[in-house]
Amino acid sequence: MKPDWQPLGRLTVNERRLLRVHGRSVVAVALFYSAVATVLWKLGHNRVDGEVLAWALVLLWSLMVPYLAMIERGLTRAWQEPTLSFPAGIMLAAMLLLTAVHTTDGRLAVMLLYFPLLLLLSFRLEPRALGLLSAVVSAAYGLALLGLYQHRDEQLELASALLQWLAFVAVSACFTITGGGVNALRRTLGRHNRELARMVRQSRELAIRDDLTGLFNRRHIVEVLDYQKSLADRHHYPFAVCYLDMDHFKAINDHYGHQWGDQVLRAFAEHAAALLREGDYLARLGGEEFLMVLPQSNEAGALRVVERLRQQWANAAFDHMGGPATVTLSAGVAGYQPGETVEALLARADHGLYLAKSHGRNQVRTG
Ligand SMILES: Nc1nc2c(ncn2[C@@H]2O[C@H](COP(=O)(O)OP(=O)(O)OP(=O)(O)O)[C@@H](O)[C@H]2O)c(=O)[nH]1
Repeated sequence: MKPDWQPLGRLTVNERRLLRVHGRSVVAVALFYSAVATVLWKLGHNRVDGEVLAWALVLLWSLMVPYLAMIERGLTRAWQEPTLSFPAGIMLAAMLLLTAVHTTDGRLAVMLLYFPLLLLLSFRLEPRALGLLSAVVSAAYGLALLGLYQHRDEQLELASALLQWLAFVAVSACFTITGGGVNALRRTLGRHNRELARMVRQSRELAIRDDLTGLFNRRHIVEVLDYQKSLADRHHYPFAVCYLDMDHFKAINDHYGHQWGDQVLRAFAEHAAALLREGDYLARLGGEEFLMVLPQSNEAGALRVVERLRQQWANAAFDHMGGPATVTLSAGVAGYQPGETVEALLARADHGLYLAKSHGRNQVRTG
């Protein structure tokens, strides 16, 4: 198993993917509108001049293409509303109105396209912005119908115009209220999911850490080892392990007290963590025993790193903390040999530690 935050991907939404889906949906509405407008014009229901319609479509797509490109490349991600839903909504609604005003039959059918657009935008727009968009479009549609009625260039009765407008406003209000609710629910769920992800991360962090030193614990380092072995077997790259053990820690504990011993263990954790490379792992197995995993290191490289750590630790002074002048450590290093089991690798490192201890301590040996 890969030792990372696998389950969190399912708790947190992929904002970039959502942004793309939204952008493509807006463009799909634009495409649908273009098709409807062209068909109405071909059938002769749309009284708009062919040239005007062509220019309107050119204008629409000269905005839609860069819009889609920006969304796909994530260029708007840092913006306050990265989907640009409000201007996109105004733009598409204006196109629908233009077509509807110039349509003899099926005006309401054209304006019906506005509702899926509204529902789509409700996923991104705050209820206030959604309400504003609906109010602007409803007012514009009302004015357009009034204009048509006053010009009397078609048989539009006042009652029928009023009814059309009221139907539009009523459906629009329903969609706006429902959409606002959906939006609020989406935001609440998003907030809860982020909180849940934070808590899972926090409890996982607690589960893989050693209380005293904050280093990884035994369980996690075993996961790391299994993962490193699988990577090494697949990609043929080296890694090494190292057992580290404080020398004569019992005597130190007995002499200076258990609490002082704890302080030394914490100091060692800080000391070693500062020396290790970013990808290296260090765990406290228990007591005064530690295990290090060094990815991308062969045995010789690991020996150098651990020898440097041993020397620096042996030179660290403790008398100012009311302890002995120095505390030394012994270490056993083993580089992974392709195909061997994790147990065999650890046994070799353990043997190295045994050799270091039995040859006088304060030294690093290979197994
Ligand atoms: N302060 C402190 N001491 C611990 C902790 N866990 C284990 N120890 C002590 O570490 C000591 C380990 O002693 P031993 O295993 O005999 O090893 P050692 O005295 O270091 O001797 P060598 O390893 O042979 O050099 C014991 O006295 C344990 O009580 C801990 O969390 N804090």
